[in-house]
Amino acid sequence: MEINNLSVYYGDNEAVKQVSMPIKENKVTAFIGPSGCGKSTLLRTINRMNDQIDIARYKGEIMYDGVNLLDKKIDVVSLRKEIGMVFQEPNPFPKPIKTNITHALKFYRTNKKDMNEMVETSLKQAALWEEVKDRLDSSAHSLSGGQQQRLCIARALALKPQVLLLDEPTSALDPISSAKVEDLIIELKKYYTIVIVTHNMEQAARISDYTSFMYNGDLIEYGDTSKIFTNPNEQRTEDYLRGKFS
Ligand SMILES: Nc1ncnc2c1ncn2[C@@H]1O[C@H](COP(=O)(O)OP(=O)(O)OP(=O)(O)O)[C@@H](O)[C@H]1O
Repeated sequence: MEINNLSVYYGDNEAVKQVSMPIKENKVTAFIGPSGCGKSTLLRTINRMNDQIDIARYKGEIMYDGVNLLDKKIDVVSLRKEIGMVFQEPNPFPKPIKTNITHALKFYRTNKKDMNEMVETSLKQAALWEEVKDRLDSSAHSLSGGQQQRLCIARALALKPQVLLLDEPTSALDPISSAKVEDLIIELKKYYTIVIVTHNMEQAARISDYTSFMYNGDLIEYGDTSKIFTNPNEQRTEDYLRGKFS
């Protein structure tokens, strides 16, 4: 995926300013930067979540498999199947664990046998199967926060996406649950391209291959995570990583 000269506006506010960067296949790319710098806006633009906001508009392009995802003719429902998203707060449906997976599949599949298989496969991929296999009919809300977040990841994986967008997926979780989700992300990148917004610098350093540092809507620096964290090109990146501002 290539983001080319992308600007995103909310009314007159240019929240993302002419950003260009690649999103590399089967790698984890982290968006970091202080609050309000445009990380979530950039992430949400990739699967057109910002279409739901009346005052949001875009300029530039996001090329994916030769198609501009910002083209008005794109079917956003199909796009979101290809490019799934998981949010900060775990948000499973108030339904049984199993239904959380099958609900989305109903829109795309007809075969019920396949559905049971997909429930198991998705929950296994999300490293949740062993914990829930005997209680698939229990409410998703009976799960812990960390389990709920892994269920949301399983729900997104059930649609067989190619790309997974994660918006601060561990910020509402305790350290043990966060560690499980981090391990899961490292495992999932074998099969998926992952983009994560995180405020947690240690997390970005641990799990991402590439890092984008944003400040005030600008992409200040993009590169290998190891380079960004040890020897960034830009003073602002270094100052941010050293905690000189937040
Ligand atoms: N729905 C919206 N309507 C209007 N302005 C918005 C909306 N969402 C975000 N913005 C503005 O866009 C800018 C970037 O916000 P965004 O949420 O993308 O930043 P962020 O880096 O993800 O912040 P945080 O780390 O606090 O989540 C901010 O000035 C914010 O006020």
